[in-house]
Amino acid sequence: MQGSDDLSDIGKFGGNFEIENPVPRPSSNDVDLLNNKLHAMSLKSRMTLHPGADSMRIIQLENEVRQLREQHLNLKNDYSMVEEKFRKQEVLLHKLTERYRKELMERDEELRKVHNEMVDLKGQIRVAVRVRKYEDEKNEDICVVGENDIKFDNKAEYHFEHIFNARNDQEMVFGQVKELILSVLHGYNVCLIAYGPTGSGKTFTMRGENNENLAGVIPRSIQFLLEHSEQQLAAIGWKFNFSASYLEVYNEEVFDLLDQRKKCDLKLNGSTSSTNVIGLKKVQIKSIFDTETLMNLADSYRSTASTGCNSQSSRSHAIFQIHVDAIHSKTGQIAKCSLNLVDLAGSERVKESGAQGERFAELTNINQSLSTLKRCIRAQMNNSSHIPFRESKLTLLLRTYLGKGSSKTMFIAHLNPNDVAETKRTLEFTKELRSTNLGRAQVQK
Ligand SMILES: Nc1ncnc2c1ncn2[C@@H]1O[C@H](COP(=O)(O)OP(=O)(O)OP(=O)(O)O)[C@@H](O)[C@H]1O
Repeated sequence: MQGSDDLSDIGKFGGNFEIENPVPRPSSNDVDLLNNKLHAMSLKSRMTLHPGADSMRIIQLENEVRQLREQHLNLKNDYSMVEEKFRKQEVLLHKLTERYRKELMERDEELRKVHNEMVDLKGQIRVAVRVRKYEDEKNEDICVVGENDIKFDNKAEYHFEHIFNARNDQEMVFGQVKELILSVLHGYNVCLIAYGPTGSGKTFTMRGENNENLAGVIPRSIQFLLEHSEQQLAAIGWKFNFSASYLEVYNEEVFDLLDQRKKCDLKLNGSTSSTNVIGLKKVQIKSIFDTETLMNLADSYRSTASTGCNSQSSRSHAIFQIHVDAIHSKTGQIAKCSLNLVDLAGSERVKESGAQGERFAELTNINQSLSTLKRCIRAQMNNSSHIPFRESKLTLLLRTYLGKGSSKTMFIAHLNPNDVAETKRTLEFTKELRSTNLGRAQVQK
């Protein structure tokens, strides 16, 4: 039969074999059964060959499993105990942290009150004086510098909150102003103004040099604010954001020193009596290194020129502003205020300076704006109903800090005793400053 796999067909078709009773071919099931049987037999024979070794191994394994189970149970109990202890410690830590935070907040509140009362001086404009080194020692008789008083030409005496003599370095100057600067972290506007004749050291005090020892008030203030906010106030829930802007007033125009000296317009904000500088760039400050970059950038744009009195004289008024935005993470209390560090251009007599052309125009603008500043201060001193803030860009920008109740303001008058006439004029102006009362500053929100 074609296609059949029946083995009986082989003989019929010419094969050599005659198979009378052919063995039936086993099916695949039969093969599997056989294999299993063989495997069982082999196992049995092996068991019969090594009965002791396998039963020992089983007993040993059972013991090991029992021990592991006990260890597992013990570890589980230990873990529960440690977890319970950890939870209790965590609750205790939380309670202690809260108590510590509360104490810190109460202490901070008290310190703020004492500190602000101390630096408030009943709202008067504070005045400190920094005296440059004498080049001509004979002049020392004209201007005698004591601890808080200056005696001039053996006639007039002037009294100040603080006098920095020629031996006092940058660190000492900052040490005296930092208490006032701290108020900005408590929500007050603060303004520090360097005033004085050309070459008397205003830029040296405010900006200083790119050297740790000679760094001025601007870089030191930023470092102080960053460190104090992180080390003292973050622990009690305050979060701060600092940004900076830097502008100059040159020939009655305002320029952005952080934005390629872009010209900016001013807009008066009637409701808050403040002045907005339209489009002024604000740069976030996260570390002291950001400041150094900013200062160098601004230096490259600031208007300076060589004059008869100073080879690197600032021909503009520069205002560096640090804007502070603070929020308390628990109470939601907010504070929005600013620190203003002002480096005025130096006063100089046109006749003595010999200025001509461009220098003459600059000097005329500088002297006019400084004269408006003096008139505003005098008007405040006399409680006048009209203060001529609008008469110069400088006073428009500073009106918030020269106006009543909105800022803690300090002047650092600079003296160059080698210039007797200018020293006398500066000392006379400081007398007026000292008798000007701006009223107690208010916290800004
Ligand atoms: N206390 C000081 N110690 C060392 N150097 C000083 C001191 N004060 C000023 N100088 C140096 O005197 C020079 C003139 O100072 P600075 O430019 O600060 O004067 P200024 O008052 O800003 O002048 P201007 O109004 O013309 O810009 C600079 O070279 C400065 O480094």
